[in-house]
Amino acid sequence: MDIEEDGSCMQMDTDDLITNGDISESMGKLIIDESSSSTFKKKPVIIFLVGMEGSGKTTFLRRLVCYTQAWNISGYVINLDPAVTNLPFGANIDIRDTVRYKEVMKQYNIRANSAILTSFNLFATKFDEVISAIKNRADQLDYVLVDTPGQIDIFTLSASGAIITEAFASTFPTVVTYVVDTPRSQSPTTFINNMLYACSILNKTGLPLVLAFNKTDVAQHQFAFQWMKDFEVFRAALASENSYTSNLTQSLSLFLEEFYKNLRTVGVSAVSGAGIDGFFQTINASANEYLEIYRSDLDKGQIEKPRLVDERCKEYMDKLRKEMEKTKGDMVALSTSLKDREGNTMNMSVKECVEGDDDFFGRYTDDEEFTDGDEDGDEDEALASFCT
Ligand SMILES: Nc1nc2c(ncn2[C@@H]2O[C@H](COP(=O)(O)OP(=O)(O)OP(=O)(O)O)[C@@H](O)[C@H]2O)c(=O)[nH]1
Repeated sequence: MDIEEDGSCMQMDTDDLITNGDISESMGKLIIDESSSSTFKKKPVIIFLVGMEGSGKTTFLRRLVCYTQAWNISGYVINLDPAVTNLPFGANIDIRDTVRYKEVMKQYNIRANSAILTSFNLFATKFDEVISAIKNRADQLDYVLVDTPGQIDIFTLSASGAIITEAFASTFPTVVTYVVDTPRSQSPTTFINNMLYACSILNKTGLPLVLAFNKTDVAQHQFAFQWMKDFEVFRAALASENSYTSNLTQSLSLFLEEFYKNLRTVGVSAVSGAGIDGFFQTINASANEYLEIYRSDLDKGQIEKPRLVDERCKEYMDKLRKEMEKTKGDMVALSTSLKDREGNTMNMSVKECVEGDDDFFGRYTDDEEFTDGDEDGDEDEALASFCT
């Protein structure tokens, strides 16, 4: 089935081009007014998975999906990575149903990373629809699991990443999980690079942060806990690395001591399933922290209400426009059709959040051919075998 002829949800269509004005309108919808505190929901808990490329975010998310299914916990899955070719779980909302980054690349003759960023920006302009879809189901959901782009900066440093994070954080308890590749982090320099990233995310979002040391089936994580607890142990490990940046790494570790003190950490294996119970306990504790600290500060006005502040929103819009101009994507657009996936983690109605004309549902496979939803059966089988 050819998506271009079919006219289905993922098609890039010049009739659907949106202008900056349209973006503003869409962004305007994201502005939560003074009465918004009444729209705040205590559940579901939003779990953002971020981390370096290859740290295992997608595999970990799949493990979490298996866990929620096994324990009858109601989860909802969102994929925000426009470039992922093969998603090993069914996403209820998938950015790829809204925008094809390869089309953006072709149409605007831009490189892959720019196209991914542009696609992400475009999706952010429609994020109010995602928030509404989840709000409508809030009573039935416990967790929303969000996979983010492999290129960590696209999510953590872009204006759209901030828009998406804040849209969630002003409506639901929200926790960021930074997934660490434990075997790789056995190198003190790689470890510190990860900690710096995690620290900057904490600094930027102000949200509770959980460090999930993944791949513990390959390397246990206790060394990392030791390094965070005792600088001398870290220094000894660094001495054996003999790196020309070791003085800097050493200073950075000292600098991070305060950050380590306020962190929640857990060791997990996305492959074996080890540590997942502990992970959810940590998430629940972090969600309570969100309610006790972040939310109450927000309500008391001690921290800036993200979308109550016109200026801040305007600043985002300007940044977003600049990014889109840079990537020549300021006039790109798409027909959105955020679709729930029937028969996946939730048996929800597709209709409510579909802005489209039919029940058509499709997927890009590895070879970029569009297929209909018939592979769901296979996916369920694969999921079942993975979950054992
Ligand atoms: N041994 C082991 N391998 C894992 C684990 N989690 C992920 N992997 C492997 O690590 C590789 C990367 O995993 P992904 O889930 O694709 O990582 P990602 O962070 O989503 O990757 P990007 O989307 O590129 O950022 C794959 O080969 C996985 O099979 C784990 O817990 N143990």
